[in-house]
Amino acid sequence: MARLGSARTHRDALRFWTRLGTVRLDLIRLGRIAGIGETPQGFVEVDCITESTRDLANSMSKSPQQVLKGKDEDVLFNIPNVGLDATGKTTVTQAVKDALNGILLRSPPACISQWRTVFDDEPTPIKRAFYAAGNYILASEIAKASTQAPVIIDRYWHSTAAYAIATETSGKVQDLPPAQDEVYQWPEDLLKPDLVLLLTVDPEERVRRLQHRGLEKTKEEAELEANSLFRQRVEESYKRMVNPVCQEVDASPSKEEVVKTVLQLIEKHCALKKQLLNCSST
Ligand SMILES: Nc1ncnc2c1ncn2[C@@H]1O[C@H](COP(=O)(O)OP(=O)(O)O)[C@@H](O)[C@H]1O
Ligand SMILES: Nc1ccn([C@@H]2O[C@H](COP(=O)(O)OP(=O)(O)O)[C@@H](O)[C@H]2O)c(=O)n1
Repeated sequence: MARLGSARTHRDALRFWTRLGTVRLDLIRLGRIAGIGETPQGFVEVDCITESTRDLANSMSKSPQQVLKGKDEDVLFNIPNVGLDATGKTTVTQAVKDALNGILLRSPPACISQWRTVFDDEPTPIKRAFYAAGNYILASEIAKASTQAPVIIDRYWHSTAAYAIATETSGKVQDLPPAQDEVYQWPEDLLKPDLVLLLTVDPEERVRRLQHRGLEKTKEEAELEANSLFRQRVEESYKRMVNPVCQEVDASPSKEEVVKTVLQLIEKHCALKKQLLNCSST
């Protein structure tokens, strides 16, 4: 098993921090930082985390796509929205959830979000591990929720990976790992989404929305604003993600129009999925 700090090369480090199959080890370390106790089994002693990590521990030896998949694949699906800050992810996620009578989840999941400010101030590798661990906890929440209704998600692994890649590299998009590099591949041990939507707006509109939103900026949001090369690296990393790819959505039009486009994409995706399922069952 890979361990914290075991990466030998820069590329190894990138792979390590973006894939992170070592979630249990990291949860324990993160638990220590957040001042949370450990159980005798070595899991962090917090109800939701303990439950989720136990589920994950049980399922990690099998394929996560089999273990964590919702029951009724005919109609149910999980769809994360990703993109730069203030592109409209939260707005679209909420509206799509309402339109589909679905369940809204977000990364990092609610049960660990109270430690976010603590980890945002930690060195980058620790901060990344927090978000990566959050994705694995979220996976088990998605698996449960997707037996009940469509699940719409505000950020997931693609976000963690895109920010990690952009932080661990410097310079222009040409300096990113090449398009086919495995850092852009979905981690094998994490529940896959059905459809990932990448919301994009031009930089000026994004700044307008950021100002309009008026929330206090995180360090990373400030970096995003100040450093256009960093912004380009994040967005390009999203575009290079594969298996599943991010389906790009122009989020510049009105909220109503963007939501309509997203719903059409979901409908198209579901029709395709049903067709495939029908084909494979005949
Ligand atoms: N399509 C849109 N047109 C105009 N303003 C928008 C649109 N979508 C979102 N906004 C506004 O932009 C700001 C950022 O949106 P938000 O959903 O919080 O973005 P994110 O979750 O991506 O950070 C909010 O003030 C929101 O009302
Ligand atoms: N799955 C996730 C979710 C968030 N993040 C981090 O969290 C930051 C943005 O989170 P946020 O939810 O406050 O952003 P908005 O979508 O509200 O703009 C990003 O800059 C990432 O550093 C992550 O790395 N992985």
